[in-house]
Amino acid sequence: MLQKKRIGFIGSGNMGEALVSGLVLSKATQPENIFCADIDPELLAAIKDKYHVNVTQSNLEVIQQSDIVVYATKPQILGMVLKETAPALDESKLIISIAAGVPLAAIAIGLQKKLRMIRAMPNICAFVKESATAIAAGEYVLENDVAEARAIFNSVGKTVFIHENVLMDAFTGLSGSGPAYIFTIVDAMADAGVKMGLSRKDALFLSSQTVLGSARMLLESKEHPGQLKDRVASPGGTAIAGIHTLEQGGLRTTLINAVESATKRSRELGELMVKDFIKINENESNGK
Ligand SMILES: NC(=O)C1=CN([C@@H]2O[C@H](COP(=O)(O)OP(=O)(O)OC[C@H]3O[C@@H](n4cnc5c(N)ncnc54)[C@H](OP(=O)(O)O)[C@@H]3O)[C@@H](O)[C@H]2O)C=CC1
Ligand SMILES: O=C(O)[C@@H]1CCC=N1
Repeated sequence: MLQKKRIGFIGSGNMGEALVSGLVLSKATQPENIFCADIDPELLAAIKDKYHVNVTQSNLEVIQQSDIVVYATKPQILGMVLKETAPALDESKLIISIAAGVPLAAIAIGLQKKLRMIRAMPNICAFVKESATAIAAGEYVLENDVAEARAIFNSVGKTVFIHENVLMDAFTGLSGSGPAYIFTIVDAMADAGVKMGLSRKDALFLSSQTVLGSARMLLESKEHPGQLKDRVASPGGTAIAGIHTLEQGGLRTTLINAVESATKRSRELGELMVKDFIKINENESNGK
């Protein structure tokens, strides 16, 4: 479905590169159909070297070359980037924003145009084609737009289609930000292994492989995590002793609090960005 589509990235940092990596690895489209813009020429050179895609420091050039434009800059500068790029956009292009917190309605304010827009919240595991991505459609999308957006994100992992207003911030707090929680957990488990006398290399490998194996069992067995936990924890054994300590440390509450904080921060970012986009427009109409 994407073979003939030219896909452009405005911002090619952590998440932009993760998507490029996943798209190239999956062969969903050819590297010559991928266009990356960024302000950092060294980063662009490294991306060209690794993935053999087209790179340029000009956002406008990427938009001109692309059928699908993915906005992958930080939310805090999105208003400025939308203002710069809006003149090059029209209804012939599908626009995808992956900015945390920023509603499509705010992007419409930033662009001052009615365009075909999709909001997506992928995660960094797109690098290895294992993203969990939530996708929501804007008002003016055409029949095929959601299918194309899903094809992009399915090629770098798994997708769910949601209603933006209700749930996107929660997905941002859970699966968009989730890899950061898991990386922290793995780092801490590796520290624990080192404390117990393992080499750092073995400890890190074993904790990473343990997370990978546990995730695969959850997804493949379809058993409830509580049931799987019970299969590890023998009566009077080691795992239940460890779980007791986790519960004493409030692991479950801490993780719930973490997702709640990140969801609230996503909402807060959205509110801040709406104000920012309105201010940029007012300054422009006042000739500032
Ligand atoms: N990181 C993640 O795991 C996830 C991020 N996201 C979203 O993805 C977006 C990007 O995040 P992330 O990749 O982490 O951020 P990064 O800062 O890593 O990437 C953004 C890139 O855009 C570049 N940039 C800055 N200004 C401009 C400009 N005017 N034109 C073009 N490029 C510019 C930055 O350069 P420089 O660094 O030199 O400023 C940087 O290389 C955000 O909106 C974030 O909310 C969504 C899901 C997960
Ligand atoms: O921390 C952030 O704001 C971004 C969005 C989701 C994951 N990382």
